[in-house]
Amino acid sequence: MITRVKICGLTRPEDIDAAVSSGADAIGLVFYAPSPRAVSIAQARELAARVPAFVTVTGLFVNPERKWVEQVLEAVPLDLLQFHGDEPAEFCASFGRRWIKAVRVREAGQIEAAFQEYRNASGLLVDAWDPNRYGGTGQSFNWSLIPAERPLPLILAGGLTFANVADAIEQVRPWAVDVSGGVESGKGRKDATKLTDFFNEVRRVCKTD
Ligand SMILES: O=C(O)c1ccccc1NCC(=O)[C@H](O)[C@H](O)COP(=O)(O)O
Repeated sequence: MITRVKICGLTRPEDIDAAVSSGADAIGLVFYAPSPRAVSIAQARELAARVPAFVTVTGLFVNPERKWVEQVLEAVPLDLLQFHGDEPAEFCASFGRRWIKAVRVREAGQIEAAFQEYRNASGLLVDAWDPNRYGGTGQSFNWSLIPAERPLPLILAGGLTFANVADAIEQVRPWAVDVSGGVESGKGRKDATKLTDFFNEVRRVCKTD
């Protein structure tokens, strides 16, 4: 089985090029000001313009004002919205775009409940819970909390690196993996060697399936 790969938190044109040439299926731009990986609308336009056909440009938001999402959508050609806070399903669905919802996993039963609540999403992203941060924590979580029954495509995030992504794919069998800190040399600065190592691991484990 093929596992798709989303690289999140890109801020530099050269990192878009490196992610795309490594084989990224999707890239993520962070529209959440407190994040060290946040981009401005002007930056996002420049970054999105480098992304070729068949690579999904994802815009990530955390509990945004409706106006902010609309402003971004007017200016940046996003293919997919990613809501990473506590947004209700009706809000996520109200922009007329495809969207995914992130769940920060803390306890048993949470993912099953989210599959129900966000059933109209294009996927559910499961990430680590942290008391102080909404995402991009570099932490993994207890993958055994992920149910085998999945009504939506499951995207696994949280603390993935070249060293654990093969185990993650073998254990969880996600539709896609999402990585940010594990392919960085500094916040928002992706590292071409780490990207290559990460993709090599994904390909290696997918080939043996
Ligand atoms: O990346 C951020 O700074 C961020 C901030 C607030 C909410 C979400 C954020 N990132 C979301 C992502 O999609 C990350 O790829 C995901 O959380 C995994 O991050 P990491 O553990 O660093 O791989």
